[in-house]
Amino acid sequence: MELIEKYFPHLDGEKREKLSLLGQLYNDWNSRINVISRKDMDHFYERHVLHSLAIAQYIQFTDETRILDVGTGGGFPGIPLAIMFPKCQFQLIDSIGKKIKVVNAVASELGLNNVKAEQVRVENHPQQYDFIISRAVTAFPAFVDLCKNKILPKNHNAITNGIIYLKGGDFNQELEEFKKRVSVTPLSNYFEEEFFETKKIIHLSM
Ligand SMILES: C[S@@+](CC[C@H](N)C(=O)[O-])C[C@H]1O[C@@H](n2cnc3c(N)ncnc32)[C@H](O)[C@@H]1O
Repeated sequence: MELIEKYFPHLDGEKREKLSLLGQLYNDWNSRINVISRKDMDHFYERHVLHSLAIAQYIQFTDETRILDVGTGGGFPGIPLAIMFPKCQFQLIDSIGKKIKVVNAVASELGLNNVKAEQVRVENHPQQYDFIISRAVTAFPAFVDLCKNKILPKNHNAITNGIIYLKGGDFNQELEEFKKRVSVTPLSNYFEEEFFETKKIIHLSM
């Protein structure tokens, strides 16, 4: 949790409390239903919480923003962001039911009333949102295809509605076809830990 406070030193009491409860909650749930690898659990606040919160460094969502987390797994990046933006609405979806079970349990134990979670494939989820957020679901072009027609046309935020995707490695080739609408931000702009050296945020305006 010190790592989170290093980069977010002005958290109010409620956010600090909820974020600091995450470690214990995921430890407990992960021992019952495995949603995070053991290796990653050892670096939970860095690799899951802080990585998710890179999106909060990139954009301060305005109140009432509607956000869909596609392929949320155990709730990343959706859960840490729902704590940071309690006045925004978060829908977290995954095709695997046991993951959604963990997300629902964590959201309810934290009293996060801005989170809804559902077991559904994104292809079968017709609602529209201001932003789709995601991490590590599929190659970017395939992901964009899965998300088409799901973005609301009216913008309420400092950046255009669209996809905000967390991705690592070299993916320039994957972005070629979107180059007029895409922006890429290295997470080393925000965080100095080695884990973030190769990680980026992709924002695609839709
Ligand atoms: C590698 S995991 C990433 C989980 C989480 N986003 C994270 O970063 O910890 C990818 C997740 O995407 C889900 N997924 C893959 N294709 C999907 C689809 N078409 N619709 C919904 N979920 C999908 C999988 O079930 C899996 O939980």
